[in-house]
Amino acid sequence: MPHTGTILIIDDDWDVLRAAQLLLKRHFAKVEGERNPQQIPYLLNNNQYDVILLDMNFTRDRSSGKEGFLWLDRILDLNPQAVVILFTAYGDVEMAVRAIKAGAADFVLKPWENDKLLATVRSAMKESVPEPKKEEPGPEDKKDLPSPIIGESPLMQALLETAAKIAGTDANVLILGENGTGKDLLARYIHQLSARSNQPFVPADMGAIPETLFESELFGHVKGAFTDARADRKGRFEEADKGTIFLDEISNLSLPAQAKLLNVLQSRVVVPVGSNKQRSLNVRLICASNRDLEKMVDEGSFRQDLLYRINTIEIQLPPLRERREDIVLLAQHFLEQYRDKYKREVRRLSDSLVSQLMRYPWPGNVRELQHAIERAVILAQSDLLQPEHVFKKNSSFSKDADTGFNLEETERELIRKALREFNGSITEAARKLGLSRAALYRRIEKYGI
Ligand SMILES: Nc1ncnc2c1ncn2[C@@H]1O[C@H](COP(=O)(O)OP(=O)(O)OP(=O)(O)O)[C@@H](O)[C@H]1O
Repeated sequence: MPHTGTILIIDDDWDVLRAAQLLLKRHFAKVEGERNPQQIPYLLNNNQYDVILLDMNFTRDRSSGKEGFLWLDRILDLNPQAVVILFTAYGDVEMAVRAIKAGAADFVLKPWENDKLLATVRSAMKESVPEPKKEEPGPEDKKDLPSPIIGESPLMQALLETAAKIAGTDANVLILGENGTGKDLLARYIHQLSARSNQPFVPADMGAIPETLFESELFGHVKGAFTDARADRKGRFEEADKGTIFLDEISNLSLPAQAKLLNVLQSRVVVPVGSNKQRSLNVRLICASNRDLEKMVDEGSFRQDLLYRINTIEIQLPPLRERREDIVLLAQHFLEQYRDKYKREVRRLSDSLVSQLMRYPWPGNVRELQHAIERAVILAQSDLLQPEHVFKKNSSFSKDADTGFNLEETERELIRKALREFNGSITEAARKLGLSRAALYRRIEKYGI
């Protein structure tokens, strides 16, 4: 009989997460693991889980279970029907009972017995929605959902924390960063974490809208307003009513368009082209730019008052070359994504590929890496991804090119970090780094770690 049931496990202990995933994957259709509880709102907004397994004690707060309670509350706020099983340390039964009163379905003591964990999940699963609904969305319907934001570098972790903090406020957000750094993804993430997440997220690329259509695209028009206006049409601001509007490449707006936008943001009303009726606005504004807007203000090509209006919160997305710790993680993430999409056997990045990925400066940032791995997965014949799959033979990047980065130092640091993170476990550290155990041992010896 095919397995059914979708499970999410949230535990910041890598070993616990892996062990639970391994066990449950053998019995249920889909088992996802997440170490960072901050991702809970995002995950819940984008997925349906029959059962959620939640750790009570995250690192920051080892023993009181306070953080666990907070996250339990948060989950039940987001989905009052959620079926949550708590993981709690042996001896914490009282706390677990308290958690059940607070809305958890059940609890499991750590370390668990496999049979007990399975039985608890199975019985909770029955309480969850047992009838499969015919009209349930298939995988096709979900394909446009934004992907999770990958990044464990301190820079990205700090940034995601800020994003989570400000998501709930209605403050205007300006996201700055080079092309392909993930500005669009971050804007969607903030929307997903906000109270507006069930309302529309409406992107509008200011670089793609011709000057003549700017007003009608953003603020709408009424029938007959101009030759082609055969019917009333809502603008993007109105489409985003109660939700979020995302103005991408805001630096592309001409000065007259900037003045019109500022006027709308100040008055919080739009007047469709050809109409004299004002429509009031309830939108959260997120803007993005790959250019230095302060500099444009100095040069006179961007209005200072508009900048002040849109940058209540400013988030700078660092280029990939400044968060090298994320490169291999991202590469592995894309490898898995495209391996599933193209049904390939490829599973691992070769040692030499990891070295080259780390050395390359990635001027096109995450998008360039994503496309490179997609192409490589299509090309790969075995389970190992090699440099020649990723880097074109005649590309200007060659093995010996001086990229200005000290590869050995970077590699040594990464290995140290991974070993620290997994308390010296070679198997886990090697997996995280995309290396075989033997390759990791060789490097440990080489660097005298
Ligand atoms: N941290 C990340 N984790 C996973 N995927 C990412 C991450 N950052 C970016 N991506 C992916 O990389 C691609 C480019 O990201 P995105 O479109 O958000 O960048 P952008 O900064 O808006 O680019 P542009 O300035 O060119 O519009 C997308 O497919 C996105 O899903």
